[in-house]
Amino acid sequence: MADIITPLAQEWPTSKDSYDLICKIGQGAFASVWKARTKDTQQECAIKVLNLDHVDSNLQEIRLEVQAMRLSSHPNVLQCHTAFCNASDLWLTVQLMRKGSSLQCLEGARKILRQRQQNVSMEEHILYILHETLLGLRYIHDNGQIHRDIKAGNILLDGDGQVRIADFGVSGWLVNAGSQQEKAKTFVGTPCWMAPEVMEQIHGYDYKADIWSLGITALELAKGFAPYAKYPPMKVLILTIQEDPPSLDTYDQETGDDEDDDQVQEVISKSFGSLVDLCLQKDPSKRPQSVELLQSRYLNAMEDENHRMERRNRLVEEVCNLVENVGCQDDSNASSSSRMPGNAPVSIFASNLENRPAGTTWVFEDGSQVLASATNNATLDDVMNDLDQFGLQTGGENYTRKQKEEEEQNQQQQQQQQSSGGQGDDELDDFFSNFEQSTGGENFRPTN
Ligand SMILES: Nc1ncnc2c1ncn2[C@@H]1O[C@H](COP(=O)(O)OP(=O)(O)OP(=O)(O)O)[C@@H](O)[C@H]1O
Repeated sequence: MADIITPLAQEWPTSKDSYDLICKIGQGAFASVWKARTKDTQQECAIKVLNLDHVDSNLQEIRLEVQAMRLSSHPNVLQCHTAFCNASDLWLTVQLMRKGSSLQCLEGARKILRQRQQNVSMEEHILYILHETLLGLRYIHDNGQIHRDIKAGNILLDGDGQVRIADFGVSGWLVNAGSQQEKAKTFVGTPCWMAPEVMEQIHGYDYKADIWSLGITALELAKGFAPYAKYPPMKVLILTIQEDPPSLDTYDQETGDDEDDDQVQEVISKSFGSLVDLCLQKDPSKRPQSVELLQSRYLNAMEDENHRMERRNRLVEEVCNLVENVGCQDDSNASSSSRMPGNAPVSIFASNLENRPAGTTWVFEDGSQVLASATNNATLDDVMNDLDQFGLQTGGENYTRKQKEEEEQNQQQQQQQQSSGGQGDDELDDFFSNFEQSTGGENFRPTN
């Protein structure tokens, strides 16, 4: 067992035996999250357990980053208390956010309000959450960093309405996992929130990628799931790169039906749609910076401290107080059957499938497949059928039938472009072909 950081003034233990793990409160693709308490001082915290097989940074790099995370201090960025290794796992001790993720909390409140037959718009609450997230993002960007994994699952709420961005730094340890490790070559990431320039990997990307992800997160909070969440990851990549940016309208087009059961039916203002559109511009240079968004007409009212506090209190009363604290609910995440982290790899088991938000990443027990979840309540069979269907439809090429038709039309344009020296589609083809190879186990069906 190795301590990987030097303790600072506030001591947090760096051995697993010093913590009581109370219950499991979350499961990501590469980690499980536990509500915990220190044995000696009874201080509550959350512990994120990452399997080191999925970590592509050496411990020295992680040590430095964790130290930076501990030193970084902003009211809207989750504080990391300490980190240490336990067998093949990396344990990160972080602040416990009692209402869990913003998505989880809003969806919980919506469910309760529906049961009470109350129709309350969540728009103002979402705006407050976005405002606080932008304050955290401004801090991260001002320090020359990119978060890389902004999504509602990583925006956490506390019972007093505090909003904090989680996983700052962590995604960077996982992001290159495919490049060195044979078993991790199926890594895909979380495509629904990824900016087109991150997917294309042609010209690189910068902090504006987080602004795109924030726009997707705004839609996710408003509608209950990210746009394209119901599609397999390769289709999400193609749609994000080739189509106009997603918007509130995308949801109606996806379902072809305004009365989709999974979809939140709330009136959302045009201004909200405009804010989303600002973030979801395909050209990153046109996207505003976090500071510009904070000054936008729609959000700048919260620059006034009194107004901001008023919004925060309303979030507490109308949302946070409705839902139970994490670890108290009678859900299967918190069940006693949740396996305590030990030496075995952390991975997603069939029993965890229904608890993953739509559009997030799946890792199967053999480590061989990663794909986006189809719906909030997908079963293992649903997910596997989805994968099979996708394979059948695409025949290894990753194009759907509709896109095949579009492709035929595009081919004509391409021929014209090629005769005039155009290179754009060739680059895209190269990208897809590289992507298929690097995601071998998932979308790439070798022909021989
Ligand atoms: N500090 C915390 N306090 C309370 N709940 C937390 C905390 N950290 C994580 N969670 C809960 O655990 C869930 C899973 O977190 P985790 O960061 O492992 O995965 P993720 O980011 O949602 O998914 P992915 O692995 O696909 O990126 C979160 O969505 C949230 O509900």
